[in-house]
Amino acid sequence: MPKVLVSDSIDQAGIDILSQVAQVDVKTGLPAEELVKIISEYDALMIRSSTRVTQEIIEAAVQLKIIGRAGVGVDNVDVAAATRAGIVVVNSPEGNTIAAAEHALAMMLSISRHIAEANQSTKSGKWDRKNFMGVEVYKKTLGIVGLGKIGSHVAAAAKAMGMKLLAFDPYISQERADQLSCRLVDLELLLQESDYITLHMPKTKETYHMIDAKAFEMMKPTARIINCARGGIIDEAALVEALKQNQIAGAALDVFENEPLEADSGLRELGQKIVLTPHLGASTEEAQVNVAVDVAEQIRDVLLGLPARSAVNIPGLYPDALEKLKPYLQLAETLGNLVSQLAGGRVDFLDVRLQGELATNNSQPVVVASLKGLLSQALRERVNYVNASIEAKERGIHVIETRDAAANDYTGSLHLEAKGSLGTHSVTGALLGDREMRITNIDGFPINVPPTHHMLFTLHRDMPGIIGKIGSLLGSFNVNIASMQVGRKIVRGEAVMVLSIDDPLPEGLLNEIMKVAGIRDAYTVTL
Ligand SMILES: NC(=O)C1=CN([C@@H]2O[C@H](COP(=O)(O)OP(=O)(O)OC[C@H]3O[C@@H](n4cnc5c(N)ncnc54)[C@H](O)[C@@H]3O)[C@@H](O)[C@H]2O)C=CC1
Ligand SMILES: O=C(O)CCC(=O)C(=O)O
Repeated sequence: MPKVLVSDSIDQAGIDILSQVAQVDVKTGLPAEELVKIISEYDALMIRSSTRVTQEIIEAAVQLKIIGRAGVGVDNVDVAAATRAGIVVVNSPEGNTIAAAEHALAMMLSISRHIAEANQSTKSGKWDRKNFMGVEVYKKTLGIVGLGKIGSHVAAAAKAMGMKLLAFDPYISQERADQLSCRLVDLELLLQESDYITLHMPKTKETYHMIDAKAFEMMKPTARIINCARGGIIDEAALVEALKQNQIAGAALDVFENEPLEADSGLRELGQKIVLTPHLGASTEEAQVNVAVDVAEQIRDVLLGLPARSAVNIPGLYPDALEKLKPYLQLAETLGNLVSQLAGGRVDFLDVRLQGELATNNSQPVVVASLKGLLSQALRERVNYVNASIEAKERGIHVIETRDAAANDYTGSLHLEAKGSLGTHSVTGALLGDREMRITNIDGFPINVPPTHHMLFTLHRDMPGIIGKIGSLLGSFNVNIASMQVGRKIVRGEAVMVLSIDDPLPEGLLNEIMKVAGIRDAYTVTL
């Protein structure tokens, strides 16, 4: 039975799903050194935001197939290292959208009406009605940075509260902004005109310290900023200064550059000007069930050999799409493996031509499968759907993808051409009756053979007697021929012979075949 480690607190609904297919160990709060020690036993790791999955942990995780992040942000996972190691990383892109959006709105209202401080004061026995004068959000301008899932929900709710909306998101269309009644502006204008600024983008190289001292200088002295996205997007030292100098009026933060927030952080010293919560954006009962179920289902599926629907490092495929594509994935892997053996040496270019129905469907996984097949000779079981593209890139293989929907010899067919250190070879394959694989062309010669475990290909002059000679030679080495086919373009020109053989060629036999008069080349292939 596979083993799953759950290293952050996850809703029981997720544990129940995992327990159907795996032994589940829940060990929260493990120090990194401890996690490095035990991770080699596990097939899957399920986390929230507390566990940092570093390169060191990934290198120790020799059995790991999947890391499931029960939430959106995967910045606590070294996704590049996981990809290189062939580990799928999945998340729950929508499970906590509403929770995070509602938390941002709650923070906005809280900082406007001093809810947190007033609560503390009242509970301490006071009845202070003078010190907590607030401001309304009605008719104020809200600047939303990052108009994705959470930003959009914030926009809809803020509009209902009578706010005017500005948005900055370099990757969103004008049409989408219009739908959400947001005026799409540049960041500078948003910072200058907003009464409230709420951040809803990922933490990336581009967004790190995007809100720095210069940004605070541009804001109104009455502006309030809310960060329920990621720590590090705001330069915390600059924020402390901006609040101390009354450059802005307030801030509400759920996320911090270092979590847990340091006990002596200057952010804790700003009284009513700031509201702090300990990364609670996703902490609702509903969201925690959503993300736990979403991610546990994906871990279960991957452990059962099925694809994950929200993988962040491989193209996701829904089961119905996969059902249709699966035979093509097998075909692509087989053809990739075949063309790499024909090419014999280093491959520099792989031309992947998707034809017929393959050209119109979501066939990116077919390209990945071709690369997996191509690299399987060099990397064996180390190459998989997760790392095939990155391994190809790191080996300097240029992949050229072309699509020809008009090609109509078969419903769908795949043509691979590999150019490498020893020349160029091509193979084409298709499916017969939707499932049975056929090799339909080798190096431009039309054939029609099913791929088999052991095969022999020859390029020869089309002349009488040559087939008999090869047959006798194989017979004299006790190699049984299961099937044989010849493909040629013109009579007595060049031809290819494709033989399916029951056993691998014995040592030395390929050299003997090469000596037969009329044989130009010969290749033995194991698929
Ligand atoms: N506090 C919490 O507990 C939670 C925090 N989050 C965080 O909220 C953030 C947003 O999540 P979603 O809305 O689900 O993601 P999303 O992917 O739907 O939206 C992110 C948006 O940010 C935009 N964006 C990317 N780079 C940008 C840039 N340089 N400037 C402006 N916009 C940029 C993207 O175009 C996209 O529209 C993520 O960082 C996520 O990790 C999510 C859930 C809970
Ligand atoms: O797991 C959590 O509570 C944090 C959620 C979060 O930050 C996210 O989903 O990006």
